[in-house]
Amino acid sequence: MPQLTASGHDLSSLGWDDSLAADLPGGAVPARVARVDRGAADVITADGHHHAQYAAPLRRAAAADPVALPCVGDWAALTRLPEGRHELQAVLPRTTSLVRGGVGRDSRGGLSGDSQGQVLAANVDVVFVAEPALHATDFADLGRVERLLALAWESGARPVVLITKADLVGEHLAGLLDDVAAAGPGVDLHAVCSITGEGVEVVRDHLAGSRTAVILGASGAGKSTLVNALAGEQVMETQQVRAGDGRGRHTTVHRELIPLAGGGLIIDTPGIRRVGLYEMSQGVDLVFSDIEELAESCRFGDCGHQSEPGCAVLSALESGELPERRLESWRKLQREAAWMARRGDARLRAEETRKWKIIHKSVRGRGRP
Ligand SMILES: Nc1nc2c(ncn2[C@@H]2O[C@H](COP(=O)(O)OP(=O)(O)OP(=O)(O)O)[C@@H](O)[C@H]2O)c(=O)[nH]1
Ligand SMILES: [Zn+2]
Repeated sequence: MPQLTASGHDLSSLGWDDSLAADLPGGAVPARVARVDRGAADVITADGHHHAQYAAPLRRAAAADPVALPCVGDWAALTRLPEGRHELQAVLPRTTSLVRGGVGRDSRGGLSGDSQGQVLAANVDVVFVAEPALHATDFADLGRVERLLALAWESGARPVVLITKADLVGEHLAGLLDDVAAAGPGVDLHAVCSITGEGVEVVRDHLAGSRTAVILGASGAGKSTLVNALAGEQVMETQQVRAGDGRGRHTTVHRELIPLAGGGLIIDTPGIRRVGLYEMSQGVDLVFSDIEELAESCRFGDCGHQSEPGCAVLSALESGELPERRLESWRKLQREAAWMARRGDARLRAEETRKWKIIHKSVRGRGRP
């Protein structure tokens, strides 16, 4: 655990909302989950920090549905046992949850989504998508920003893009910010340099009113360095400056909720190597609202934007208004989201097929002497 500047917190400074009180079982106090580790959690309550095991009802709920497991940012019901130990009885309903799909390999060895979702953080108000201006020798990866923005929108929290390490690109920064802004229409965008402190106060403004933010991004994006800059002290370990390719090495291994002395809370996360989409209702559409808007002007209501006459998307592509990269990225994420949506059905179908195979086999078996 990092050293915290205050040992006790009033509940509202931890992000507590009185409307949650109705879901709190009698005899329990509200506790915010700061970190989860092998079936136990570090929590923060009005009277300080505690380590808590999971009570039997919580373990049963989690066995039935892993999404019921406590995750960082959760509000949970904490009880103190007579012998002094603490237990979490239940997780209170989440106001927002950031969920990623797993990434597995399909039967042909290709990467595919996994229907097991993983809750990365709960009850966050803001999702910071941290993308370095320069990562090794590459400029900011717009595709990664779009992917993380889809997850961020889908969480119900407000997405904000942070271009970190802004000091590394010199006069290219302005052009880079234009490109990133076009990749996230309607999303606040800030350039930050955690070393000089430039832009850090603007980031802090998003946490005013005891809001909770989570920070997502690749390993080496500078997430922990920014968290330390916000905290005004070293609360997270960061990567040592090193020679070589400068790519990340995954210094942060736990997701962790950190209350900031100046107000607000931030969840640092380990670098994301590949993140799959989980079930999307609006996430992808919101990231590509510019294309969705164009599509409304297509001649045909069901235009596939492939070669149809009067396609507004293709003409924007031709005029250069819409970059080809972005159209491809939209198609890719849409395919992935559609695949995730069908995935549940596909599992059911697989069950059905298996059942019929068994029935056929037994029918055939009976027919033989
Ligand atoms: N030039 C420059 N370097 C930075 C800046 N912010 C962070 N760095 C450096 O980038 C490297 C990675 O920073 P971290 O904060 O450890 O990155 P991280 O995203 O937390 O990485 P993981 O914990 O592996 O996910 C460190 O060597 C930092 O010193 C910045 O604004 N400018
Ligand atoms: Zn079209």
